[in-house]
Amino acid sequence: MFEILTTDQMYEADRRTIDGGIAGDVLMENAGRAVYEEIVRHWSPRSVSVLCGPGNNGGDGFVIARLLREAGWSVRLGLMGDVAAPKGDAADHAARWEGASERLSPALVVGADLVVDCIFGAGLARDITDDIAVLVTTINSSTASVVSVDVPSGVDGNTGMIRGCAIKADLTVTFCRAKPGHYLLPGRLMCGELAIRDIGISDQIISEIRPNCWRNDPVLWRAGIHWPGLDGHKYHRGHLLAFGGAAMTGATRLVARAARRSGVGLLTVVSDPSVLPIYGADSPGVMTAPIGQIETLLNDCRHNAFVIGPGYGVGDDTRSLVLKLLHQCRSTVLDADALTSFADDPSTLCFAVQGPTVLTPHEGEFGRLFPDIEGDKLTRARAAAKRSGATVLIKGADTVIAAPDGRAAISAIEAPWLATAGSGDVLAGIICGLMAQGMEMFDAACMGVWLHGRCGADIGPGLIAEDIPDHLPVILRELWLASRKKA
Ligand SMILES: NC(=O)C1=CN([C@@H]2O[C@H](COP(=O)(O)OP(=O)(O)OC[C@H]3O[C@@H](n4cnc5c(N)ncnc54)[C@H](O)[C@@H]3O)[C@@H](O)[C@H]2O)[C@@H](O)CC1
Ligand SMILES: [K+]
Repeated sequence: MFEILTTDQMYEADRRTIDGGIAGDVLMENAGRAVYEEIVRHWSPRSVSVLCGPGNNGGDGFVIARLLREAGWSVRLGLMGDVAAPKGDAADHAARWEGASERLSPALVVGADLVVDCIFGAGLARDITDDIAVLVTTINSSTASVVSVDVPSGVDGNTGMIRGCAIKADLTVTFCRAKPGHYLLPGRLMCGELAIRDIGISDQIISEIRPNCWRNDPVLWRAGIHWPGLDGHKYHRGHLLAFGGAAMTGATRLVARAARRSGVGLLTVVSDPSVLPIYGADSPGVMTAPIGQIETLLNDCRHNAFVIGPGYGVGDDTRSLVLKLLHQCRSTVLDADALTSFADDPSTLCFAVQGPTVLTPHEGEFGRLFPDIEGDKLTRARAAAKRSGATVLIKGADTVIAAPDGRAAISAIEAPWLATAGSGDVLAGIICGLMAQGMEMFDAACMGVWLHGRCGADIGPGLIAEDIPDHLPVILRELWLASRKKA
């Protein structure tokens, strides 16, 4: 259930299921029944208005209205266009509706305790305007609870973008698998609670259409975790070099603590000699080395992972050092100033990426590096990963991680507490720590985002970045115990 399907993939899954012998009107009945079950699970009987659009999303509405009416609810049904408008499966279910049909209008919202939004689903093809826009505004300003079927009308299922305006739902019931727009902002903000319901499409069909986007969940990457064995040696767990800035030393201290908490064997902070004592005094387990020894450090292959950027400073020196590190083809995480240092010349950075590399920009940094890449976050992360050859992670409440081969994951953890200074530095440290332990770059980026999110959700209000690394053992233990149970 962690796959995320585009609307085209969903149509394809429907088509294959219908070809396999389940009729389209049965799928629609299943879809409508799933929404009905969610409604009666959430609300006791009350006055409900079911608002039906001209396509199959509206068809689902006829099923929902019928089932609610049979269960004794007081149901009004509004239809866009005339009663002869529904086609195909929707027409079949419209014919089974024995109640009255009204013209779709704001009058249907007056007096309703619950509104069921079946206006547009996957077929939203253009912006919502005119009368329907007025209806959307009326719904959003009413006190009625709102259930959206498949997606809140006005939300683009593929991108999460709002087309003109969109309904703000309390509950969205979608079918088979989630769509990108359920997790990408601003769509996610319109969905309310998300229920993903089976309507009879088999897992086999989903695997045949080869989805390459997932909700970021341990199922995706847990097999790639390198837990230490009984005979584990610290050098089996990597030796990470964290490059510390001369002015903002807090950033790399957070990076270092996070990387060490992620399980890395050894960690050395490399910096200007003037600030080495600051890094050294921070924690007794941290080693330090002056930047003047860089060649010697790089000649030692045991130094298998590098993280640079947080608090490092923007400029030519940073750029040269990043290029030198990338030339080693070892695991590398580039964040913050390491990215911004290439704002004038991003192609040099892309060209230099050879080994396993993760770029962790926030939106501003992404825009500086890839100013010509436009679209929703998923599309942009994928395009940047393809261009650079790196795994690209665009941070935010809807963090997207994309690999150069097109695989992508979207974070669905709700942890607004992570929006605080230093939180991104911690994330870079965790990801690099996992890569130093041998994890593949896309897996490490996904796992890092998940660990970071879980820490944020667990710690909650009052979180400061310093809390996150020290909470990692709690979450890692959960994963570790789960891995032992499986074995
Ligand atoms: N067999 C299937 O394909 C199934 C489909 N299901 C439902 O069918 C939905 C998709 O159905 P459709 O492809 O018919 O698409 P929709 O029902 O989402 O909408 C398509 C219709 O809306 C019109 N339209 C699009 N944007 C508009 C706008 N901004 N203003 C005015 N009119 C606009 C289109 O011209 C078309 O008539 C899914 O979201 C889901 O709810 C479910 O019943 C499960 C089975
Ligand atoms: K809808």
